[in-house]
Amino acid sequence: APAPASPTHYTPTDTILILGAVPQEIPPFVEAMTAPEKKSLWGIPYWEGMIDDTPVVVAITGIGKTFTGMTTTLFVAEMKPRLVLMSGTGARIDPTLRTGDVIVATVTYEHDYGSLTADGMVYRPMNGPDNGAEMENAFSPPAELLARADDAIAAYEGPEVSANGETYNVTARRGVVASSDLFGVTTQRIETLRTRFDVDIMEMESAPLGHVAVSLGVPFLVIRAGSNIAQEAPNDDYLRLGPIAARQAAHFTLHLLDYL
Ligand SMILES: C[C@H]1O[C@@H](n2cnc3c(N)ncnc32)[C@H](O)[C@@H]1O
Repeated sequence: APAPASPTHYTPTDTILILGAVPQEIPPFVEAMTAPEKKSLWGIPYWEGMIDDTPVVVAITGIGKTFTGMTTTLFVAEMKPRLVLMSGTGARIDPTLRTGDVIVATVTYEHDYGSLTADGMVYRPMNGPDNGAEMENAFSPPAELLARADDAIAAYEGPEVSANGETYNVTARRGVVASSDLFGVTTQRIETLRTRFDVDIMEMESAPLGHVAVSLGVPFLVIRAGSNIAQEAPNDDYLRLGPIAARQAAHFTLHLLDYL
């Protein structure tokens, strides 16, 4: 289901809430702010200020579903943003994506909700807090915001990046993002992500953000740049390529702000 184009349960402020998952995903936003003020909410640090004419709040969710659900809900309830953006990195499932190439998610899936059998995952709808009501495991931004993202994509001149022995200009396009609390995954799961969900990028926070946003009626967009190729043990490749991806995701997101 898509999130609504404007918030369902509150009158929005002009603020855009920008979330990263880990510290390296947010410095470009804080650096783009005029006179950022560092504050804290329930012990979670955040930065408040303006990027051009847009009031923004920037915060780090922490890694994974629980931290993302917690931080997103807390900041949405407190700041009443008109929109939530999530900028970050993810493992490349589509092998034609290069490090730093940007995906704007048209849909996000939680790929670890269901039963793990000897034959792989068996997926089912999710049961929500309203008397167990079923919810489809597919969380999309509103079409209106995806249309603005298309305009930003069309006008984007991707910076030059050197990674994995190549130098190239990064690209941005629409795509599919799947999340779970798994950092590394087996080749069997990577195949499931390709064949069942047509996934471009796999990471750990975007579907949880989508899940919160669709459930609570909050407009959102997800921006993810590819880091390493998806694998069982991403540690070294993630450490090497994650910083490049984090910077490219933020660079596109700052460009996108002009269209929102
Ligand atoms: C480790 C942090 O970066 C993202 N991320 C970046 N690369 C990967 C990968 N290879 N596998 C899973 N998550 C990844 C996650 O979303 C998390 O926030």
